[in-house]
Amino acid sequence: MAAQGSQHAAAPATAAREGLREREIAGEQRHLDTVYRRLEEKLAEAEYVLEDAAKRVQVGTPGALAERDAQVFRAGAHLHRLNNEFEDFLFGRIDLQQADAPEEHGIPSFTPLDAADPNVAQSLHIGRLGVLDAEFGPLVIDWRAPAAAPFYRATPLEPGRVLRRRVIRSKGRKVIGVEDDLLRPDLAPVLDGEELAVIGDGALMASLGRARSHTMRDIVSSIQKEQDEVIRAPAAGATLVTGGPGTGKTAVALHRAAFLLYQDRRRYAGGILVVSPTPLLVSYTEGVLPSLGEEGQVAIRAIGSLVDGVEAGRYDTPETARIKGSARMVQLLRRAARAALELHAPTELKVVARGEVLRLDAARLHAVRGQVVGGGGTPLNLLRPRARRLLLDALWAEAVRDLPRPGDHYAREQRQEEKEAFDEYVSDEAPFLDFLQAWWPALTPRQVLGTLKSSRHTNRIARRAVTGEEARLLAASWRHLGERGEGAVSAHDVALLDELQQLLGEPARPRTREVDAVDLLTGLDEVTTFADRTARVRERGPVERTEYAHVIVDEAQDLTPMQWRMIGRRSRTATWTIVGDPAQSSWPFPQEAQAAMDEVLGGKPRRRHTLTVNYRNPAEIAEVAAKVLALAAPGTPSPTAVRSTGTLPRFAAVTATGPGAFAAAARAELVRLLGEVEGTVAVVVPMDRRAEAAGWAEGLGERVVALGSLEAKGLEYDATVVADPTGIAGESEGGLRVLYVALTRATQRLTVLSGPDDLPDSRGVPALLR
Ligand SMILES: Nc1ncnc2c1ncn2[C@@H]1O[C@H](COP(=O)(O)OP(=O)(O)OP(=O)(O)O)[C@@H](O)[C@H]1O
Repeated sequence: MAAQGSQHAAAPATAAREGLREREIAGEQRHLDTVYRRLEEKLAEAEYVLEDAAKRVQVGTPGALAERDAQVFRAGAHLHRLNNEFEDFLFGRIDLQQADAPEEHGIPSFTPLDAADPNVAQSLHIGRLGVLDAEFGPLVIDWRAPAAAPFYRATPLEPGRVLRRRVIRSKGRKVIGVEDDLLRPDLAPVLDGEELAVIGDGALMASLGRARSHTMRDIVSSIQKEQDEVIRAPAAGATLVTGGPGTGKTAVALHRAAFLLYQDRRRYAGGILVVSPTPLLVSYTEGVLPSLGEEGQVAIRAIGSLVDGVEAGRYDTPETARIKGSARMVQLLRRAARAALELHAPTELKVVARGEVLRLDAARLHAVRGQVVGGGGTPLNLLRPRARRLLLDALWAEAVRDLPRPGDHYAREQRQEEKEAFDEYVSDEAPFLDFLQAWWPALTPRQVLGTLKSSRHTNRIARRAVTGEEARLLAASWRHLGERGEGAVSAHDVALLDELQQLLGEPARPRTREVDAVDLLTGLDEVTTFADRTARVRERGPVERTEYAHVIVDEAQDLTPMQWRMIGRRSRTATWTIVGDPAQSSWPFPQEAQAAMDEVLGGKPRRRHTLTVNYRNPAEIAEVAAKVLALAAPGTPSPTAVRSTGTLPRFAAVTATGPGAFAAAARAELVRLLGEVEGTVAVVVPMDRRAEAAGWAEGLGERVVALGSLEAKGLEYDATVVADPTGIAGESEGGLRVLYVALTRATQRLTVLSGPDDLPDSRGVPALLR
């Protein structure tokens, strides 16, 4: 009876709440309608302007007419995006208390919170873009505007002026729900004398529980305070953000790009580079910025696609990767570039001039080559004009070897004139031109890399830069390259190609007078021949070297020193946002990478942030991952999981050995998980088992993917199967940290599938996770 009575008493309260919810939704619907009406008005206005302008083409300057066209175009694009792309264009509202409302005064009746209430100074609606009404009052405030910051920053402990924060959910033009947080519970609102519960479950939990697809969603309606502080941090210097898996580092980095564009569009338009570790992460994240209304101004590039015209398509073994990533490669490449010049160089120069045969032998040529390079530092391809001039000098010295030195001023002038005539004659002679071409060829980075495929050659030039064994490993990784270095390269090779580009330089652009790079310093330059200029046109390849105004590095813990140098070359005047998690690093020498980063950042002021809450993994999964974290990076705190699902990770062991042993178990697990979750499922394996795993996933549809451990970086799935954890942990020096990455990809379900090598106990829990 008591239970019945309480149910009975609860009914009117529930009904009242439902009534209130509907009323609030209707209120928000009215506002959204107003917003769309206003947008349509703007569009109509713009169209009118266009028609009008078309009718009276003589009126107005061409510039003004173009501006009108642009206005129409912008308004049209705006409405199109609102209708088609922004599912919840208007997503938030804050109700702010009067700035001077006395604390103890309280608010007598603010139900519902209402702009007409004298205590509510302002109700602000927040959306993906700003919209003004006819009087220039804000109908919607852009989420990036300073006025929107309290939406993200206010907490019950520090509410500021915010009384209530509301998340509005809509589909197309229809409001479908509102979820409120009351920031001042002490001012508990009342409805007809009844206490009003907070409406909804909270937008954050709703979005975290949602099934995942293969593209990342923006988090604009539920950015948390510590994340907002990063997004809105000042642009100057470098903003360094660390945080464990799932703390929103990637999401925050992308929202920061949108924020910077909003804040200073002129400075950042076209000039923000986001560097991502893998092409998979690029395609996973590239939809986020368009959903924030930003398209085209931000370049999101995988680290292996940073050099134009080159796309990394191979993986290096961990041992080779750690050599290629090391700063020691700079020395090796410098020598490789010099050696490539000499590789097929002729050893004698012979020309006929002034009626005699003039020769430069190998020793003389060697000396001239040393003279050309001088103190080093100048890119080799730019030294060709200097090589020509010094060769001509050497030939002239041969030509006048037996003549007495000119005694007086007149004789010296005459000798000088003869020399000029000699230079002009010789430098247009085919034997000389052919020799120069062969002796100082314009090299491409690919060509130089190609020379290193010979382990004898690599070993010969390596000296102390790398050991004999390292030289052998390097050469083996390039064995497949063609004579001119053509063929597939790895992401680590791309950084080496970029370094070589720096060492070689661009062959100079053709022009009437070509400047000697060294002589620039002395104020001298010289005239080139036609043959030389046309040769340069042929040699030049397509090269991009863009500078960016802001560089955002995602998963920065994985960058090698050589990759830092590559990014540094694109960001000499840039400001930085660098996000990463040392505990997830697959690079084995963090100090070396830190030093490389320090060199790139120079003296720029740095501000540091730490993100502490894991929004991806439920507590049950985070707990298993924390066991590996304790081994991988002892002492590193685990981020706090924000939710729990009540479902523990599953452990299963495969006892059979040999090829195919995992197949049945893995496939069965994938099928089971597909039935349990609505979204994506991934199986993560050691890198050398990728082909095998692709077979397990075959035919299971688009929701399933098979990934090597390094490919899983930054991605997330509703459910994951981590197969052969010991295999992942043992595949490289940073293997435990890679396993930590693999274990932290799931938003709902995790299965660990162990083999006999993982030493599973009777419950199937592998030794590493006990
Ligand atoms: N404030 C938020 N509101 C809603 N979802 C969030 C929020 N912050 C993060 N998330 C979600 O949590 C997940 C993890 O975010 P993200 O991938 O940016 O984390 P990360 O720190 O880069 O992780 P990792 O280090 O593992 O790559 C994503 O699905 C993201 O959308």
